[in-house]
Amino acid sequence: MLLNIDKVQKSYPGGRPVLRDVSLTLDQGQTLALTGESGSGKSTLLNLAAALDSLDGGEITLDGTALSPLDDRGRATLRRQSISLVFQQFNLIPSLTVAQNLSFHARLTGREDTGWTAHLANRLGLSELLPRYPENLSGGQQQRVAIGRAMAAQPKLLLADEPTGNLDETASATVLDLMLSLVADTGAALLLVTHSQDIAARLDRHAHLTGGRIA
Ligand SMILES: Nc1ncnc2c1ncn2[C@@H]1O[C@H](COP(=O)(O)OP(=O)(O)OP(=O)(O)O)[C@@H](O)[C@H]1O
Repeated sequence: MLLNIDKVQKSYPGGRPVLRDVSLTLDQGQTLALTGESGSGKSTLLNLAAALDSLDGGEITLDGTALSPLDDRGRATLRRQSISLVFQQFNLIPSLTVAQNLSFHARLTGREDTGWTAHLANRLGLSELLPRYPENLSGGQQQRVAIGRAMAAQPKLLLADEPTGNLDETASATVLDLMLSLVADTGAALLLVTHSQDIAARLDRHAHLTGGRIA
């Protein structure tokens, strides 16, 4: 099992519990869609799985490492080693070209492989766009760069928060197809937050978050 989310609890200061008792597992190579109403805690759970925030109760284990005993530095190391993220806002670095954005995360993690990055650029239809800057790309193109940047680091776990939320139907379909095929080819696991039942149906499994629990 790659990711084990076990009886996780999370509240924000002064707020009611967001996650009361959430358990989920994800195997290497599996894809899981996480749905739930707005405010149900999907992004909160994704941030916890990304080791970006600390748990109040329960445990999350990633590739055999329990997250709750880790300090900020330990969490950052684990993130660098195993996790990539894709967000609704593409979060590209505006001062870097497409080529530089693509290799940015892999370079940080020490896993830059120029051949793999070039392969990704080709698969994602970005080869002609490498010298451009993000401001000169469409939303769909920007998200393809963000996916390439995530996959260039060869993550074990890809976490995606509404990755097609800012895209029209055509661009969404392209981005989702590319993301699923890259994940399948690399054997990465994917946890994807979405409001779309159609997208959820494309993934191996589907979990629905409601009332702080998985329904
Ligand atoms: N940093 C924070 N501090 C305080 N409260 C927060 C924080 N982040 C989220 N919340 C609250 O926690 C609850 C869950 O938020 P979260 O963003 O996880 O929901 P979501 O299911 O991802 O929502 P959406 O679908 O609208 O993106 C909400 O009530 C939100 O207001």
